[in-house]
Amino acid sequence: MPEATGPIGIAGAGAWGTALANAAAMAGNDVILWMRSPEQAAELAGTRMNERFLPGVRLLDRISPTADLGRLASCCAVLLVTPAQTTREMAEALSPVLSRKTPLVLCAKGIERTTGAFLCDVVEEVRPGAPVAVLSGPSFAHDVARGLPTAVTLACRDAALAEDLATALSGPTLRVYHRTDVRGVEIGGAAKNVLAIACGAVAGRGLGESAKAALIARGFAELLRFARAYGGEPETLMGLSGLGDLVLTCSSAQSRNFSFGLRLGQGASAETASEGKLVEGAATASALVALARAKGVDMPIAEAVEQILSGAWTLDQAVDALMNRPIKSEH
Ligand SMILES: NC(=O)c1ccc[n+]([C@@H]2O[C@H](COP(=O)([O-])OP(=O)(O)OC[C@H]3O[C@@H](n4cnc5c(N)ncnc54)[C@H](O)[C@@H]3O)[C@@H](O)[C@H]2O)c1
Ligand SMILES: O=P(O)(O)OC[C@H](O)CO
Repeated sequence: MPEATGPIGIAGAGAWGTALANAAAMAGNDVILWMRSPEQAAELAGTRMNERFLPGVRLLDRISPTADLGRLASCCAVLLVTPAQTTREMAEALSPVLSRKTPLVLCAKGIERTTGAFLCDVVEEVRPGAPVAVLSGPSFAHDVARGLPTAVTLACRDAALAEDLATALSGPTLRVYHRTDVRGVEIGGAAKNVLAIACGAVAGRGLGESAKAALIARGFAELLRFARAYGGEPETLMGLSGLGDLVLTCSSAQSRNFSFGLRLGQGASAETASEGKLVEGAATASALVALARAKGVDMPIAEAVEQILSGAWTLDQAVDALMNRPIKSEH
């Protein structure tokens, strides 16, 4: 990395930002953890706990919480860990603070809803020519924060930088693989959230384990088709950031996307099913479906999620639609 001696910066102190701060500290880095609320920063500095977003986890000593964005200027790399739909405003806020050489590592999973832009493209628009990377893969914040073994993928077009960043963030319990296929990695993270909503709905409606397995397999087929159409490499999608994250998110109520779908399946409305939590798949579904349609990619499960969320279909109508499609060859 250009200034390898600086601390790692983390912008966003929600569940994932806090867990990554601990992981980066455990990997031997000093960490500056930025959050927008000065009150929260003071509380984290005093109690060393983030009770609102990651209860029960103690911040390691090498982490300095702050609400001063300017503190990130000294960092050798900054991880952006705020919700996907805030990527543009955060990149714009960080742009005057960071050197053009400082890599920004995107850790959110989604597609910009208002423009249909992939998050890396949003950042490249705001910081043309500055290095951008994506960190994604099967990882619940609580698992990472508790030091449970976890493996993720970091992608950057600059292969050497991808390796340096992966090495800097890897520690005793977090293993970071590296790739250059930025598009494939970001598509895996964004699309699996939409598919996980469908899986949760299947579980909530009591449609059985067989239906859930079918949905994961057919969801993966959609993911692969979409990634191919948008320049992602199939091997990437078969790895941690594609299949790995799809399986995790589709099989655990720890996932907010799965739980949101679960509550939809149990009869909650799209408005109440999030229970105030961040559900990235709900924010990304319409953009994903629009991008798929634009390239003629068949994504019936993602379409069904979008139709349910927009109120056009009930869950039963979605199941009927999926089960009564014309019979076709599997691949
Ligand atoms: N939680 C996980 O297990 C996990 C794992 C991998 C990836 N992710 C991804 O990380 C991203 C963040 O998820 P999270 O779990 O940390 O969410 P979270 O809801 O726990 O935290 C979001 C954080 O962003 C802050 N925030 C919200 N809007 C903001 C804005 N406009 N400007 C600045 N800060 C803002 C909030 O105050 C909060 O600190 C998501 O895209 C998610 O998909 C989460
Ligand atoms: O809680 P979710 O559904 O946002 O999933 C968290 C992570 O993306 C799992 O890898």
